[in-house]
Amino acid sequence: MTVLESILEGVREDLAAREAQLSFDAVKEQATKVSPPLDVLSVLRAPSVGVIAEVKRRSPSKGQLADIPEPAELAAQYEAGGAQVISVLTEQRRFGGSLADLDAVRAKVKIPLLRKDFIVSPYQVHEARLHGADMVLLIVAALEQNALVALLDRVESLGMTALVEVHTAEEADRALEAGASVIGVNARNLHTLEVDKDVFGRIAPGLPFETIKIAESGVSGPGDLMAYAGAGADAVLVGESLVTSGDPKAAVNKLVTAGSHPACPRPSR
Ligand SMILES: O=P(O)(O)OC[C@@H](O)[C@@H](O)c1c[nH]c2ccccc12
Repeated sequence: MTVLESILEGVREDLAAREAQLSFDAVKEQATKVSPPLDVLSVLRAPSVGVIAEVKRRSPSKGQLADIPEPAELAAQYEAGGAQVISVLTEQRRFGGSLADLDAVRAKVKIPLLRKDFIVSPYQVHEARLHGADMVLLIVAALEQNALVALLDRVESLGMTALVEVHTAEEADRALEAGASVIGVNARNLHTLEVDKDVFGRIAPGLPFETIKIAESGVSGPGDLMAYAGAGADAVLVGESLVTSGDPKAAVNKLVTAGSHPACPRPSR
């Protein structure tokens, strides 16, 4: 079993437990009552290279990264540092996140939120909306094509944006085929957990001009952001280097400053 498969197994078990507590119909109904999703696409289309800053306690590859007793405080630092979007990992077993983290962050910040999880069911999409997410991660490697298409349509039907994650050119084709308008290229292979920062530069040039391109993982500072920008990134998604920085506001701000510097290459949309 690959790492991804074993994560998905746990995700399905936890999902079944939540479904036993609150029915699909109830989640759907309650989600219609929260304030409407924010327009993530226009935020990501801004002329500078954006930063999606992640609330991440631990990971299967690195173990414990940071305790983060107050995820809302961390998110407020990210927002103050100029992040365009905040990513909240809600997967519990491997990443130490929760929907309570998403609630706390939503109550604190005004910028768009990404629910970062292993989404395998429409239930989780409505649940994301109920807990204030504007954007949802869909991982191509975790989904059959028909499930990917159905989940993407559902995300969009709720007015949210899907970040469709790929790791290979074949997965990128599947993402485009499914109709993704935002594609994230993850430098980390979710089957082996190995990071290869060159993956973005190999895949991004093959994506359509109008596709919003996000470089995920392995950003340790402005140099990495500039390199990803040079390869066509509209934004970078950063976790570890921010949560371990000791000063998340300053760490985000360094990236944001690099991303808005006139010398920073950016797609000419
Ligand atoms: O901590 P990093 O190397 O900055 O990476 C952040 C983010 O890309 C990573 O957390 C991530 C990318 N795709 C995922 C899918 C599931 C869980 C986590 C992820």
